[in-house]
Amino acid sequence: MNKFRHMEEFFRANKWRYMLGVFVLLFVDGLQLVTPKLLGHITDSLSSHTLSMKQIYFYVFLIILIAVFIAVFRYIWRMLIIGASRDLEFWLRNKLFSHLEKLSINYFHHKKTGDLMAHATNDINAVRMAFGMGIVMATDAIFLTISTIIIMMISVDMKFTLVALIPLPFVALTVTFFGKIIQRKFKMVQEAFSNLTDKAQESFSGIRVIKSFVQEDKEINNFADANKNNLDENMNLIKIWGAMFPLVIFMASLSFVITLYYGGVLVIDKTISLGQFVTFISYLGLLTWPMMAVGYVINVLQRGTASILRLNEILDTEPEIFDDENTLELDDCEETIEFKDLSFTYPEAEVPALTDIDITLEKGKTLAIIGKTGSGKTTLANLILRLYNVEKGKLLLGGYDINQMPFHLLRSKIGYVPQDNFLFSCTIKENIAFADESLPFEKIEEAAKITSVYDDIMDFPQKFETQLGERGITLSGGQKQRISIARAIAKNPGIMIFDDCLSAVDTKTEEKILKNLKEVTKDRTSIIIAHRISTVKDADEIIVLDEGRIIERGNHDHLVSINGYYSSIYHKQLLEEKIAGEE
Ligand SMILES: Nc1ncnc2c1ncn2[C@@H]1O[C@H](COP(=O)(O)OP(=O)(O)OP(=O)(O)O)[C@@H](O)[C@H]1O
Repeated sequence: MNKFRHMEEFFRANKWRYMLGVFVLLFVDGLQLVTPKLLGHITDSLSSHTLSMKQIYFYVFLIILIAVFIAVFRYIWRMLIIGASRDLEFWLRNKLFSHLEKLSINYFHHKKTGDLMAHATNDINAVRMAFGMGIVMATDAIFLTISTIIIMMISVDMKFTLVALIPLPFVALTVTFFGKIIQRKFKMVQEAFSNLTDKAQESFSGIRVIKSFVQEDKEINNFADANKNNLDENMNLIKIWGAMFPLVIFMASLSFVITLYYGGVLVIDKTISLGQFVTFISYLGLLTWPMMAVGYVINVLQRGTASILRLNEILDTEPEIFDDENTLELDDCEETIEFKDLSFTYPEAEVPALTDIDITLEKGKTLAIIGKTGSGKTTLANLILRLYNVEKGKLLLGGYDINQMPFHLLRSKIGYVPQDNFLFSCTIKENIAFADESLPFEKIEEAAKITSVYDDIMDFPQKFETQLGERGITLSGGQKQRISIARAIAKNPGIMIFDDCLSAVDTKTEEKILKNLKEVTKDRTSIIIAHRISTVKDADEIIVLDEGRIIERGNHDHLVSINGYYSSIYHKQLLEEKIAGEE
């Protein structure tokens, strides 16, 4: 399969830029070959005393002109080739991010965020290097090496050239050899550094836990160890670099020693002129870089190829859940939900998370789900959101199989309040209006009032413009939950799912929010997942889940009367409230 399949679009759009860049680069390389020839000519004319002042001025002017041309055209190829490689990096990073955003939730359970970040930085950098400096070095290595050697052979002496160049292949071999080690060490430096930043980041985010367990010293020592490791890896890298450069320069200078000796003899013998000798030395100087480039380019291209293969693996991953030819052409549907004898096992899990679930939820009705932790409550919500695929015909929305429901319709119908109440690092206003940036401000305020968080927001100096997240304010757990509910309400969906979203507010605030929510959910189909009886007691139907099965169902009064699990926690919570009241 074509390795570059995911980048074809970029290369097609930028092929002229690359071609022109290589053409200009070749032109610069060609210009570089002129000066040594001129120097030889000048030397010969000087030694035969045939050079007039006028000619000296002319040569000086010509050499300066060539140097100016080289400088200008070097700038141009850099802008074309290196500029294109930076654009490739930008384009590829966007492509990777938008691809990852579309992948199914299951993919992210298998991948560590750190690995994905590494792909987004290291691999994309390696591809940029290959299609930037890699192209430049390959062009120079091929063109400059071959053309310089041919010119040296033709314009000076073939045998002299072959003898003087003996050390240069060793330059290329040394750079290749050291390049491999450098790459390995460089990877270790990167790992050590990312370990160091991970340690610092974790330590700062967990600062409360660290302080409450009085573990500052342990953290300081751990960090010092990671920092030492980072230093050691950097030292290792420096040692290799430090050894490579003098060695390469030494080998290259051997060529000059041979030239001086062998060329000197040839000049004394008058086999070559002094001018040819000067030309030869200048060409030799030109050859050192392409010889090093041969060594570098192999490494850069190898790394680039390995990175392309790793990126291809991600870019080839298809979302597990997507609209296909079986997707219905629907613009709307009734807000009813039906589970028909549904069982569900998570991919790669051994036991089912849900078994034989039968529920019919009419439009506008409220279903409450209660049960021990791990009993499958969130799983039920995940399936309605179609974060996972279910068996055909087992879960219906508005009478349609959820597998055939267009994504935009499904997700636009549902307002979801997740258990973790994740909020983004932007303003409160932007968080509430997450589903629709153009939402009028009154609607945002209304949503905040319904969830009783309006007064809290108005107490912040910046009110709705208050920045949340790392660079902003830290909200209490209850404030977060209420903003998260406001975000779902502001979306104005037909179906609402609240996943244990009132656990962090006190019973009084809960009562207030529930009263307001009753108004909101009046005409909407709602699912409330909770641990507290006070949250679920007014629902039209309550189901009790245990190990993925429905063990009790009915309304509050019925469930209390049957003296099962529901009734036991009801009485337990009543007692708790009574004790709390007496205190
Ligand atoms: N992505 C997953 N892959 C495999 N197993 C999972 C996954 N998510 C949840 N589970 C398992 O499925 C079961 C049900 O989990 P679920 O999150 O639905 O429980 P819950 O009732 O919502 O719990 P809680 O009240 O603690 O939120 C648990 O045993 C859990 O370990």
